[in-house]
Amino acid sequence: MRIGFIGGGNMASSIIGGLVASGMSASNIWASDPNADSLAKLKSVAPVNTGSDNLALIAEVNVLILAVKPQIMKLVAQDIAAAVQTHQPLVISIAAGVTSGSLATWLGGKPAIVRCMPNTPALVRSGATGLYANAQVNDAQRKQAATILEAVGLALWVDQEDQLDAVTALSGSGPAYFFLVMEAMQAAGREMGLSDEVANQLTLQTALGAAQMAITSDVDAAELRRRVTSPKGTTERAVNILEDGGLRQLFANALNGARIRAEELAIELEGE
Ligand SMILES: NC(=O)C1=CN([C@@H]2O[C@H](COP(=O)(O)OP(=O)(O)OC[C@H]3O[C@@H](n4cnc5c(N)ncnc54)[C@H](OP(=O)(O)O)[C@@H]3O)[C@@H](O)[C@H]2O)C=CC1
Ligand SMILES: O=C(O)[C@@H]1CCC=N1
Repeated sequence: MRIGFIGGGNMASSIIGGLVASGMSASNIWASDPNADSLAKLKSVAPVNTGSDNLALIAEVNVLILAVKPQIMKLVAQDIAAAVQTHQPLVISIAAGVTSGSLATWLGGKPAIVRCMPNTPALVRSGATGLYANAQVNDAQRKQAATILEAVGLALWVDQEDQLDAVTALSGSGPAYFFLVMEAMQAAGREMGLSDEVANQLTLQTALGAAQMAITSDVDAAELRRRVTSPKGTTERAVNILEDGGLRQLFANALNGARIRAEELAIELEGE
């Protein structure tokens, strides 16, 4: 596979880092971006081919990953439309809220599009991605898309495209929720008198340990939580405070807000 990224920012950098760590040669990866700083940062992740000419990149690749912000996707897609129609790469879009229908209209012709929603832990090959294929995508192309995203973590297909908005809310944005919880726990540790280093390291190791345990255990998260919670003990006091503060509802509201924002983006971008 020869993979090209249009847009070489945070998410492209995460996926490229993971792909190279999985054994893919950097010489088979291209990235195009007008921002010299982004390209320099990308080069520090892996010695991929870089440039600022999106059309030149399309001539080199058979898989094209669109990794620009949703708000400029229409402009970018219309600029590359003729080249995509000529070279017929598999197009993979990672943009939040850009439907495969909008993208197909902007690209013209009948492009094979996999729309997916990855997340930044792809960088350390612990990403989580939801994928959806339009009707033009053939079996070999589905395998290509899955191979790329599986190289950087978990990749799951969804049957209906609108489920990607829920995927965006859950796992696309999800790392930020865990980082926020880490920040809050680190701050609380410091307020209780721990040094920065001790508060930070204990928080991170606890997050890692809890995630690894939850992934490898044959019981669910609720049971693992109960096993930490001794009757009348310290965890019970803390968990009760979190429950009384409405943590579950807060998460439900937050994820729903993110999902609604993804839907709004689709409507805003279709209307442009
Ligand atoms: N960040 C995340 O956690 C996730 C992001 N996504 C999606 O990934 C996409 C990219 O997000 P992210 O990486 O965070 O954004 P970034 O802003 O970090 O990266 C986008 C890059 O595209 C560049 N760019 C702008 N115009 C063009 C152009 N015409 N041709 C090529 N490149 C261009 C930007 O340059 P400049 O800075 O100069 O504008 C920037 O370097 C978004 O659509 C987002 O929805 C999906 C999952 C997770
Ligand atoms: O915040 C965003 O819109 C993007 C999509 C998912 C993660 N970052």
